[in-house]
Amino acid sequence: MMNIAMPNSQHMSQQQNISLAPQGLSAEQKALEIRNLNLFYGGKQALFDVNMNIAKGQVTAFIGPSGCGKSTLLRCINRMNDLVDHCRIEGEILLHEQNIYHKSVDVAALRRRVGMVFQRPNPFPKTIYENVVYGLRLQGINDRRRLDDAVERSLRGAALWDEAKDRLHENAFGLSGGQQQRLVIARAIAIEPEVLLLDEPTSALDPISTLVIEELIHTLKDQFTVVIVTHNMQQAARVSDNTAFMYMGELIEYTDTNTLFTTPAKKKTEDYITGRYG
Ligand SMILES: Nc1ncnc2c1ncn2[C@@H]1O[C@H](COP(=O)(O)OP(=O)(O)OP(=O)(O)O)[C@@H](O)[C@H]1O
Repeated sequence: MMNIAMPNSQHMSQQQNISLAPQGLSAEQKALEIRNLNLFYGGKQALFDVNMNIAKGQVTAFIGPSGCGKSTLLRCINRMNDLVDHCRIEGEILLHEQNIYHKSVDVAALRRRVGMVFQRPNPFPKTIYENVVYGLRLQGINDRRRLDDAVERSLRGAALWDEAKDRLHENAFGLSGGQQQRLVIARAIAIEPEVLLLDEPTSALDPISTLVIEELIHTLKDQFTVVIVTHNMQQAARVSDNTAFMYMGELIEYTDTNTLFTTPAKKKTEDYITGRYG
C-alpha cells in the first residue's frame, strides 16, 4: 500500500466516536443530502445517480482521478453549474432539508449560505479590508464598527490577522499567494455561510502555505461544514473526517476517512489509493 499520512491521534479518536457512517446521519447531523443526482453537459453525462449525505460541522473530501466529476459535484452544491451553457441537472440537493434546485430558490441567497473558494486565489483589486467586507457591503452593511469587527473576526478565522492587521488598507495583491488564498477564505467566511466549498484550494500553493491552509481547515469545521475537492490523497487523509471516492462520474465508496484509506470495501477504491491508476 502507498504510505498515506493519517490524521493525528486526537483526530482519529474523534472519528472513531462517529457512530453513524455518512450514509446514516440523523436530520440534525446532516448539512446536505444529495439525492439521485445526474448531471449532463450537453449529451455527455458527467454524474451518475449520486446519493450521499454530508455531515454538519465536519470536513468531507471528494477524491478520484482527473475528470471523474469531483469539481462538477462540488459546483452543484452552490449551483455554479447554472452558469454553464447546456448543463442539465436531475435529482435533488437538500440543504437543511430544502431542495436548492426548487424553482423558488433565490440563487444569490443560496450562495451566501454556501460559499466557495477556488483553486487559484482570486482577491479583488482592492484593499485587504475591502476584500473581506465585500459581501457585507453587498448586503448594504456600511456601519464602520460592524465592518471592523467582521474584518478582525474573519481574518482571525482565516489565520491571517497577525500578518495582515498592520496593512489592512494596502492592496491585496501585495500579499503572497498563500496569504491571498487565506484572504479569499476570510472573504468567504465574513458573511457567515453554513457550508464552505473548497475546490483544490492548495493546488497553486507552495508546501508551507499548503500546510497553513490544511491547519486552517481543521479549525474551520468548528463553525462551518466544509467540503473539499483534492487531487492529493494525503491531503484528504490529513484534513477530512469523511471521504468520497469517485470514478467516471459515479460515487464508488463513501465512508469515514480512516476506513476508506485503511480498509476500503471496493476494489476500485483500493486500486486508486494504492496508486494503480489516477
Ligand atoms: N463546462 C463543461 N462543459 C463540458 N464538459 C465539462 C465541463 N466541465 C467539466 N466537464 C467534463 O465533465 C467531466 C468531469 O469533470 P470535472 O472537472 O468535474 O472532473 P474532476 O474530477 O474535478 O477533474 P480534475 O481533477 O481534472 O479537475 C469531465 O469529463 C470534463 O471534461
